Amino acid sequence: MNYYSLNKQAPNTSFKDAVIKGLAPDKGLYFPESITPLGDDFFKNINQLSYTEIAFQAIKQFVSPEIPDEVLKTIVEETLSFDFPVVQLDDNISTLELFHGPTMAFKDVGARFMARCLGYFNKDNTNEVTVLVATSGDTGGAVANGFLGVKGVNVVILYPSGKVSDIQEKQLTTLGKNITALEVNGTFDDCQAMVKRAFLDESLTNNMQLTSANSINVARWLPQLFYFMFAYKQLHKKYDDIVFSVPSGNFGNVCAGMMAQQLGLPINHFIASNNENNVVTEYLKTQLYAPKPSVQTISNAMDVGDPSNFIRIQEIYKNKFETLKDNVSSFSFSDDATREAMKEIYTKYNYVADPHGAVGYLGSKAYLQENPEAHCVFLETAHPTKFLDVVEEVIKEEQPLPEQIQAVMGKEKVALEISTYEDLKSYLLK
Ligand SMILES: Cc1ncc(COP(=O)(O)O)c(C=O)c1O
Ligand SMILES: N[C@@H](CCOP(=O)(O)O)C(=O)O
Repeated sequence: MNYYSLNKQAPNTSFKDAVIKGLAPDKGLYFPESITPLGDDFFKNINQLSYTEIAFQAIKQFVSPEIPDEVLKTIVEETLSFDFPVVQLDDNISTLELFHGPTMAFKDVGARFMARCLGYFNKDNTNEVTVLVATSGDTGGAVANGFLGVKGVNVVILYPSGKVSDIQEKQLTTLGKNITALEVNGTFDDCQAMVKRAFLDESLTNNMQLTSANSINVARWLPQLFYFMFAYKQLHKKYDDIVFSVPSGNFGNVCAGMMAQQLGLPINHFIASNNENNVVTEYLKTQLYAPKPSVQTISNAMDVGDPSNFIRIQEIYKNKFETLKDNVSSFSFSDDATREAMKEIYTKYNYVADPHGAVGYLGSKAYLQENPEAHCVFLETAHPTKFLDVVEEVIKEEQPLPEQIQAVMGKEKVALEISTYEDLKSYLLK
C-alpha cells in the first residue's frame, strides 16, 4: 500500500517509508491511497474468526507487500497476546475493555505492532532509528514497554511535567536501556509541537533517522481499528444498531474506528466523547475548527488542544461537514460530571471505570437520550488503577493493584528536565 500526505505537497510513499518517516516531509499526516472493503461475508461470519484472523485480514492491505503474510501473522499474534472483553452493563450500554495489555491502556496494541514492524524493517541492523514520542499519559508507557530492547531503536519520550498520573509517570520513566524520558516544562501540546518541529529540522534529520510512535505514525494508528471489529464480533448477534462512544484526545482511536467503518464494519455512528478540551465538540456546533491551549483535567490523557488526527477524520468524510455530522456526534463533560459518572457506574452497575471511560459513558448517555434504540459501547481505554488517587477518592474504596501496576510501583523515576525546543535538540545531538 502506498500512502499520501494530507498536505499534498510531498511524494506518495510506501508503508515502510511512511513508518520510518512518521510524518511526511511537508509536515502532513500519511493516509492510505485506497481502502478496499473486506466484504459482507467477512462481517457476517466474523463469529467464526479468531481475533488474530480478524486483525490479519483487516490490516493486510495496509502493510503488504512490504511485510509478507507469514511475517504479518506472527506480528499480529505477538501483538494480540491478551483479551479484549465486552462487559455489558445494561440493555443499552456496554463497555469494551482495552486495558488488558502490559501497560493497561489501549495504546499497547499500536505500540507493540509498530515496534515489531520497525524491528522487521531493521532486521539487517542497517536502519538505526530514533523514535520521538509526545505523551499526555499513556502513549509513553506503552511505547516504552513495546520498544524496550528493540535492536537499532532509541526511544525518546516527552511528557508534560506534573500532568500525568503517578503510575503513568513510573511506566515511562523507569525502564532505562534504549528508553529515555524527557520531562517537559509545558503541556502535551508543547511536547507534540516539539516532536513535529524536530521532524522538519534538517540539522537533526541530516544526522539521524527520526520517526514518531504517536498515532501520527500509520503503524501505531491503524491497528487500533481492530478494537471496533472485536467488539462487533462479541455483540452483533444481539444488537443491530451498535454505536461506539470513544473517549477522545488526539482523535486517533475514534479515527481508527472510522477506518474500520470504511472497511465495511456495519457501524453508522460514532460518539467522540471529550473532557473540557472540546475543540471538536465546538467544531461540530459551529463548523469552525479553533485549536486552543489544553486545560488540565482528571482524564489527563485526553488533555489535547489541537488533535492531530482531526485532519484524517475530515479526509475520511471527504471534507464534507454534513457527512461528518451524520457519522459523528461529540459531547464535552466537566470533571465534576466525570466524577459523578464514575460514582453512578459503580453504584448502579458495580463496575469501576477510570475517568476516561467515564467520559465515554457520559457520551453514551447523552446520545441515548435522542436515540433510545441504540446499543452504545463506550471504550474503557485504561485500567482504573492507573488513576488511583481519583478513582479511590470518588468511589471511596481501595482498589487491588494488578500485577502490571505493582511491577512499576517501587521503581525509581529517571527523567531529564527540558523547557524548550533547543533543549530537545541539544539532547538529540549529544
Ligand atoms: C486512557 C486514554 N483514553 C483516551 C485517550 C484518547 O485517545 P485518542 O488520543 O486516540 O483520542 C487516551 C490517549 O490517547 C488515553 O490514554
Ligand atoms: N493521549 C495520548 C496522547 C497522544 O496520543 P497518540 O495516540 O497520538 O499517541 C497519551 O496518552 O499519551
